Amino acid sequence: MSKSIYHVTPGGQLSGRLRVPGDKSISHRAVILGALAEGITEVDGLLEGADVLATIAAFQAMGVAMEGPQGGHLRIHGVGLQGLREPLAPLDCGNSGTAMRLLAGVLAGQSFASTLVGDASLQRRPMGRILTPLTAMGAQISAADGRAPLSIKGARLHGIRYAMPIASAQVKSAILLAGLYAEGESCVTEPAPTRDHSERMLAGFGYAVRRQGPQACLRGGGRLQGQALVVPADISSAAFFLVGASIAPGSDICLEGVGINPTRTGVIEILTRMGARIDLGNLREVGGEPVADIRVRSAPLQGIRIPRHLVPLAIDEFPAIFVAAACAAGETIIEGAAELRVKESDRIAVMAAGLKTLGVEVAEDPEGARIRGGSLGGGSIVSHGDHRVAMAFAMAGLAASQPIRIEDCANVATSFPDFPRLAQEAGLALQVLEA
Ligand SMILES: O=C(O)C1=C[C@@H](OP(=O)(O)O)[C@@H](O)[C@H](O)C1
Ligand SMILES: C=C(OP(=O)(O)O)C(=O)O
Repeated sequence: MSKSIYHVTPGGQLSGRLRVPGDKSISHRAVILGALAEGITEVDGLLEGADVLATIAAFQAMGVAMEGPQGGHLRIHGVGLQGLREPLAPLDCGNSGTAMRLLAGVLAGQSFASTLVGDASLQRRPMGRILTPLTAMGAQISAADGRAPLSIKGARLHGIRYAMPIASAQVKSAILLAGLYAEGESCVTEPAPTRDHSERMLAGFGYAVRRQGPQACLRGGGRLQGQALVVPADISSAAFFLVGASIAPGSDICLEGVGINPTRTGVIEILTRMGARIDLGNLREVGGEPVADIRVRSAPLQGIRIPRHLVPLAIDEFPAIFVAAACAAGETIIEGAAELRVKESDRIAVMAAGLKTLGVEVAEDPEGARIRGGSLGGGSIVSHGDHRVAMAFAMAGLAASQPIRIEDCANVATSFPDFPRLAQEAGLALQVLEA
């Protein structure tokens, strides 16, 4: 893959109406449940990012026919829960933690063996968190040092009651997907609310999920019925524009059809507490998920202590939130966010280093950071191949006094392939250079 570089000329403002691409979490789940359902599933608004394409390719390699994706449309010929075929080669999850952890849940219940591989970043990420519950359900999975590649020997699974030690929607989803194949009931309890797209979509495919407070349960042996579903725009992609418009004076932008599932709106709450001017309009429901048009106008931001309960509800938005904090008056304190260290990069270390390059005072903590807002200079940022780090620093250019150069941006295509074009159209002076 070529290593693209972003060059952002300082200044400018964001304006206009735009639609960011489909939600990545919901797109993965649509592909997975569509493949395992009986009959046809038609998906519209699908994210055609590399992460979701990896999930699509994995199911195609297991004999699921699909037409598309094209223009956000994918037609899936579901094979039913028992219809997958043994793949002839390892399944490549690329850069995607969601693909690997959710696929592991599905593969744990198959009658064949399989291997999941990923890129250098994914091979560093912890997989013990899914190995423990899936093994307890009866699967045999080997992984050196709890990391990919994962060799999975599918088995007859039995239900489990599992209290997750960390708040992770990927772990919860892996258990629920394995639970489709398990004898008896599988129940997962989460220590704090995490995104609930799996539970919602399973219900949409006609599968009974019992939800009681922090617990979600299902019984194996049911059936999924193919659906037509529409994927809302991804609030995690919208977040870069929420921050960019907030920090660039004179901005006024409307993001259309964004998913505002309450398990995902932490970024709106955090930015609003910082003083951002964010208005939700045209509230409606799309594909079992609440959706709104979001208008953002620039506003002076103040530093805050981010409440811990909002961390899992904004987990992927922290790179953008670091940039908002760097532009806010006073100090922003992030706590209880150790999970940021095991994403595509160590997002605490990488954001702290990048902000320091721009002249911002940042103190790293093991589970967070303290950021003293001030003026942003320019400089050369190392993104460590992390898509969200790259996009966050691109938006920082709106408030910087000097150009910002961001290395290694090709992975933006994992979640937001159209980011450079949409950002340019909205007013960001971004150039993409090929290394
Ligand atoms: O379930 C999902 O789709 C996701 C869950 C989150 O990960 P964790 O479950 O590791 O918190 C998030 O960071 C990731 O981008 C997508
Ligand atoms: C953490 C992320 O994704 P994943 O875990 O699927 O790699 C992300 O998109 O920010």
